[in-house]
Amino acid sequence: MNVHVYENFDTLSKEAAKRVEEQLAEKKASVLGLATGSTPIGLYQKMSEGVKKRGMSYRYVQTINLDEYLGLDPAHPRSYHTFMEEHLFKHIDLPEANRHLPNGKPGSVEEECLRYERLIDSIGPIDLQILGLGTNGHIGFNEPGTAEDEETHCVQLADSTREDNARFFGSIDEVPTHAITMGIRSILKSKEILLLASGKNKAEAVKTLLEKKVTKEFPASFLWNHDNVTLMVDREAYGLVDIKGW
Ligand SMILES: N[C@@H]1[C@@H](O)[C@H](O)[C@@H](COP(=O)(O)O)O[C@@H]1O
Repeated sequence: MNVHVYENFDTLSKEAAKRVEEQLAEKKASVLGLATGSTPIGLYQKMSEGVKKRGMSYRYVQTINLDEYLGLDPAHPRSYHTFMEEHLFKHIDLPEANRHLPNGKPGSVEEECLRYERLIDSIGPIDLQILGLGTNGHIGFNEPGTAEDEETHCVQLADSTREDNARFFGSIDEVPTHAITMGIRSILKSKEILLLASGKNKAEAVKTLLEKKVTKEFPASFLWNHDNVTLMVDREAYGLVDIKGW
């Protein structure tokens, strides 16, 4: 795992966008794996600026999102479909048919998970997967206790995750209890992974990750089993790491 530490959220976001744009320069029809949450919002702003100011194009790109809340219609204001539309899709020239997210209101959850994993395999492999980091070490919605060989599946969200995400809803009671998420194995199929972490509230999780102990109790630690991962952190998120140990 490469570790890059940046001054602040803005520089981290800029550098992440630079890597995305390099990827597109190498391959116009790249497959990007996308994440939600506050952390990638800066990256998505820079990607949007790239289209407006630097002539970048996502015309041939395909995107595959990590997860979606179960029970929320795509048009629901708090769905990840809406999040992606607001923060990225409406600002770039990515064709609608090329945007992929799990359906949060499927006829059958099991079939939806199978459909999504088949989609990842047929469009993929993902060239560049963007990940955020949950305070409990989750990636996507792979909560502590998840197995490394899980593909896309339905999960019950940890209480701490629902609390963390309550800020996007009115209250914790409105946060869905379940989600569909790409599994650890689905994520590790990607050719390259960028894990982003920003702010003091991620410092503990970053420290745990860099202890290099691979355990299902801290799902992000499975990233040590992939050979092309870059952790991009800002100073605050890196604040608890023992520099001498690195
Ligand atoms: N499902 C998402 C994750 O993909 C994200 O990485 C995590 C961290 O979010 P934030 O970036 O807001 O801290 O939260 C959510 O639970």
